[in-house]
Amino acid sequence: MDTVLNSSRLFQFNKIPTTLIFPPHPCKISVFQSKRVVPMASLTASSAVGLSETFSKLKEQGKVAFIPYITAGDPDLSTTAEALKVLSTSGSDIIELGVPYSDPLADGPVIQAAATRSLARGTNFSAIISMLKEVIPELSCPIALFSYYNPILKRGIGNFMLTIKDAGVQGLVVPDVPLEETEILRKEAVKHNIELVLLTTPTTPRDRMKAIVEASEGFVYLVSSVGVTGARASVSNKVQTLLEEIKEVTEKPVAVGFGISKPEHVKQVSSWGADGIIVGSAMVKLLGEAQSPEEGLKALENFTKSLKSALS
Ligand SMILES: O=P(O)(O)OC[C@@H](O)[C@@H](O)c1c[nH]c2ccccc12
Repeated sequence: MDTVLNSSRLFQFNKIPTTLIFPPHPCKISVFQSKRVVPMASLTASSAVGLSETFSKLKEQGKVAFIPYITAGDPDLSTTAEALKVLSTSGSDIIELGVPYSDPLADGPVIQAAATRSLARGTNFSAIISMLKEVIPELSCPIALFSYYNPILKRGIGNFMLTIKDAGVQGLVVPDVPLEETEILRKEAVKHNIELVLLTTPTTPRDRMKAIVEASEGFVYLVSSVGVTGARASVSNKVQTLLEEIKEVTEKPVAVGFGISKPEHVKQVSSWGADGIIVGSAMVKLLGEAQSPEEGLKALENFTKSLKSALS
């Protein structure tokens, strides 16, 4: 499982443009937003702001985006709701929220275990959406939903986009769709004003990287290393070169993820010119291994603050 990104099973990640779908376009206010049953007064300024716009604002201030990832429903959905609030108030700029899936082929042991726990507790897509409808109006940063492709296809792509937009989600990351197959997904994302974030990896050939960068909305997700998600001892120096190569071909913001788990990593990757830093497994581990949800939330808060302060 350690080399998933290199295996034939995950060949999409290398040979075919990996598509991490996060956010598509900067915040054009859609008709769906006007339908949200949320009193305008309770909407914070940022909760309706998209991913690209978030990056533009941070850039004006010379700041790098901090983007934590957590899995929905681990240990339960009410803790996820609290965790989203904690992440938002502790300085997150965008939150990546994972929809648990039974065959998470790009995930390492920590996120796989979180998905398993979540599914075992009966977490399902409708319950995640209901939770998000309640919580998003209270957040000061946008949500990018992370989902494997199968759960999206199962619901119908248009219907899925409509549902997440209506809940207030701004972006989408889909790790297992080859670029060539993202056309419908991108069309529906644009239609519903969802920013679809695509991924490029260290083994993506240059031409393919260019095509991915071109098609990605919200930001470009640079996967720092080959393999599956999970904390690593250090971040490869190659990331610096990869960032330079991407920046030669685009002005879009680039966020780096995979293996980042310490303030030193965060500092190093931002000094290489990343516009955003994504931290997943280390966050998920804190919540999943805590003795109680309260302790998990406290640990999440302290960890977020320590990583965030490494960026300033
Ligand atoms: O867990 P890490 O190594 O910190 O990596 C970020 C990551 O968790 C998040 O973006 C993610 C979770 N599952 C994924 C699958 C593919 C790509 C990215 C992801």
